[in-house]
Amino acid sequence: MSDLQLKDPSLLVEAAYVAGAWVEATDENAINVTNPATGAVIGRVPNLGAAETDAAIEAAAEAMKAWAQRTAKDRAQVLRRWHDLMMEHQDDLGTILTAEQGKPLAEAKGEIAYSASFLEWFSEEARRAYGDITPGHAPDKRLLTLKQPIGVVAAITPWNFPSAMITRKAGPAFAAGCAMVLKPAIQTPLSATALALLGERAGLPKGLFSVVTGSAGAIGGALTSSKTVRKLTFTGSTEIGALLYEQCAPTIKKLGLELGGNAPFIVFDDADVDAAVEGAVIAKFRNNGQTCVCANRIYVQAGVYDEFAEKLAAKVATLATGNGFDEGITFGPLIDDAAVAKVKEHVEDATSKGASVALGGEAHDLGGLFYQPTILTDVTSDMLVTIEETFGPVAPLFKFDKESEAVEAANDTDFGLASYFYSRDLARVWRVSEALDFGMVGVNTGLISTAEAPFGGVKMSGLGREGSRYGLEDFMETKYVCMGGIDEA
Ligand SMILES: NC(=O)c1ccc[n+]([C@@H]2O[C@H](COP(=O)([O-])OP(=O)(O)OC[C@H]3O[C@@H](n4cnc5c(N)ncnc54)[C@H](O)[C@@H]3O)[C@@H](O)[C@H]2O)c1
Ligand SMILES: O=C[C@H](O)CS(=O)(=O)O
Repeated sequence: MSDLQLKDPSLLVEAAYVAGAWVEATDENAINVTNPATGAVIGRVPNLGAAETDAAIEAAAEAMKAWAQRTAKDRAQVLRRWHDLMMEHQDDLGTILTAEQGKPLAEAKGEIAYSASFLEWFSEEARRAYGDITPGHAPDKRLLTLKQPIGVVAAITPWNFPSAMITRKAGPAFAAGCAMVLKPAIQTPLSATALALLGERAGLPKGLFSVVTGSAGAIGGALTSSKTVRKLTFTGSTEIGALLYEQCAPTIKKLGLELGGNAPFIVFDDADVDAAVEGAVIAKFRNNGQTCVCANRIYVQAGVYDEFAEKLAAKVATLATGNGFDEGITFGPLIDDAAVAKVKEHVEDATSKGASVALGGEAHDLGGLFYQPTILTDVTSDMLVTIEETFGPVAPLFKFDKESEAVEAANDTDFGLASYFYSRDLARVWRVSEALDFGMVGVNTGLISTAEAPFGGVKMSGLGREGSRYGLEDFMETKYVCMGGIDEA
């Protein structure tokens, strides 16, 4: 159906992957996948539900028995092969990702490398799930601590990073010896099915990994109510995360929640303003503002406010909006009409309450899901852009005088995922890094995400960490073995 120019057309998999079998869409149950830049249908997947999810869970439990018994080195080699296949097919995977999500092709290929890096990282971490032998409390006792895979894992992922949000979970899950049943976002399922195909080619045993496409409520209900599923790992909005948290309570699942954000970006008088502008462009406008760690509020100290605002507007004005497959495009479309409506609402609310438009401020001339990159000045704390996650290309600038004022404003949110600030005062860097109530702090940088670091938030931004040496722990249980009777007969 699709006219995507792929070197390996088999990577466009218009099918779900359930219990080791490919389940193609029929005309009766097909869900079309559309390109947000053009509205064109690029493929379709089946609308599956609870029955297929239950079959996937059962197959996962069975496949995990042998997988968990394989050596960590053996599991690591499969993950490494999966990484290598992703990088071998980086161009095609990037093309599929741009077609279904909209981000510019270079950015999509960058996500594929980022996504593959989690498989590489956890292929190495797999062999370091160390236990302990603790000096006993009695002569005849030896105290052992074992790390074992938690069991069948359910994963639910968002549309904004259709590949990386999957491998950030699949990497540690399979490294630990678990099995996984994934429900990808229905807007971007083809990145997920391509990943499953490459996982199968890399040697993941049939049934260990399923990708169930279709009804979020039905699939989610089956995943959260199953006693066989021992962990739910979810990336998405705080609203849905809270719902799933509640649904998991009756079966006492371990939870990993990567939720919404409202990141502050603070520029102090002592900052390198040019570096801060560069960092703000990345932190605010990456993926057209559709990342959970995007700068949502930009606080600039009075001494550099005008310089920063002018330089930011001048820089953003040089960047182009359009179809992610076209040359020289920095900003793609938003994902859907609701996203455009939210951006419009935030801009109109801000200007109605006194904000000024320094750049953009309207739907793009291209129409459809395109919106002008926008910079607002004279923003105040009563505006929606301060309180809610905009999830679009809107940079609201706030002016402040004192350090304490900026930190207090930055922390005045229910969210606590990412935060950023620019300063060249070492004492201030320590004070502000410690005072910001967020899971992650970027100091003099607007790009912090990497497989080596613990990614996650506090407050209503979620639970747990993904990536880093901490990420494997979230997919393991700690077992205590008390060895007795060791004293001499
Ligand atoms: N913290 C992070 O790492 C991170 C990363 C990316 C996105 N996000 C957040 O995700 C949001 C945007 O992504 P989104 O629009 O896809 O979020 P979303 O919560 O609407 O959807 C996320 C996933 O949940 C599924 N879902 C929706 N309702 C469900 C239900 N009742 N039962 C089961 N599954 C259900 C969706 O189909 C999708 O697969 C933003 O708030 C963003 O901040 C967070
Ligand atoms: O949307 C948030 C993702 O986690 C993107 S990234 O990890 O910051 O690239």
